[in-house]
Amino acid sequence: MGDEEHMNKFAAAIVNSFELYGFVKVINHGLSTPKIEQAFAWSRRFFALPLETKMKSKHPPKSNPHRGYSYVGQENLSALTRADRNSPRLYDLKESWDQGATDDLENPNLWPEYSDIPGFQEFMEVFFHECHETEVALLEAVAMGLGLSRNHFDSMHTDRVNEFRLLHYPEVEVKELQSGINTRASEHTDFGTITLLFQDSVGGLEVEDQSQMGVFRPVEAVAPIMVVNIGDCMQRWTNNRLKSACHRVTIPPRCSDGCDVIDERYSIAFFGKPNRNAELYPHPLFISIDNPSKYEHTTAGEYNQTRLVKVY
Ligand SMILES: O=C(O)CCC(=O)C(=O)O
Ligand SMILES: [Fe+2]
Repeated sequence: MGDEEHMNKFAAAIVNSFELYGFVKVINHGLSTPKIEQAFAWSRRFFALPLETKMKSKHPPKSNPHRGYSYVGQENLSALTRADRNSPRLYDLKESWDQGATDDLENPNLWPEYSDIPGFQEFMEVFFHECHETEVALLEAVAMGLGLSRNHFDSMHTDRVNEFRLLHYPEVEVKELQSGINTRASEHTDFGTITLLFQDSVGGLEVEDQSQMGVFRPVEAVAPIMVVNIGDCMQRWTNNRLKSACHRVTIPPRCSDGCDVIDERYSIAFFGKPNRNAELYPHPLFISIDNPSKYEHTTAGEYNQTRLVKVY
């Protein structure tokens, strides 16, 4: 099969998977297995630091800049869906580290002190760039699969507004997650274009079935397999042809019948995001008399801010 034919098949397959399942599992994505293992090792080292050391690069109490260390319970993801449903808050038992591009002067990174974790910043800066390259390559496939020109999304992703997140879910008793008060990550959609996610072998990630809304299905894919899901901006550009699937992290399937304690869990998410000035209005290809635009004009920067202020 020629390169072009191969690429067309891949493009059609991933768009089909996004439509059916709301996410896709990707292998041979260009990020090497040793690199991903190193990223998990850095994550373990970072979260193993004493709390007071992590708190030296603490995420501000409000949403901006969305950078640095968030302690367990600081972020309220459940505000995204629960506020609309008048339900009480669900607490996410997770801690996280957020990072953006080094040259993003609007949102400077909050690095730990070098002597606390030497080499962390250097590794993370390089890995951020590598994930961005992978994101752009995947967006070319998504564009082709949708019938747009291959480089359609390129110019909207030049500023690398992406966010990179290390996540750690401490060991927890199953009954805590059954309490209705706590979870690992409340159901939510991601705000950006696409998200690249790596998870360890503990499991617990679930995505809403696109043909049975309200039904969540486990996504069993252990790194180096990459899970990719659609974000809200892509949903808007495609006027809902590709949906930003709701997902959450909860009790892993193998624990539902019997274990008392769920192991700690690590995951790494790279949120690919459009340039802040990118217009999110649906592309004409996805609008017709029978299918008018479901969205108003807004920019990616404004949209991101409306979501972020809810969770911090
Ligand atoms: O930890 C995971 O597997 C998912 C995390 C997630 O969905 C998020 O941070 O947006
Ligand atoms: Fe997410």
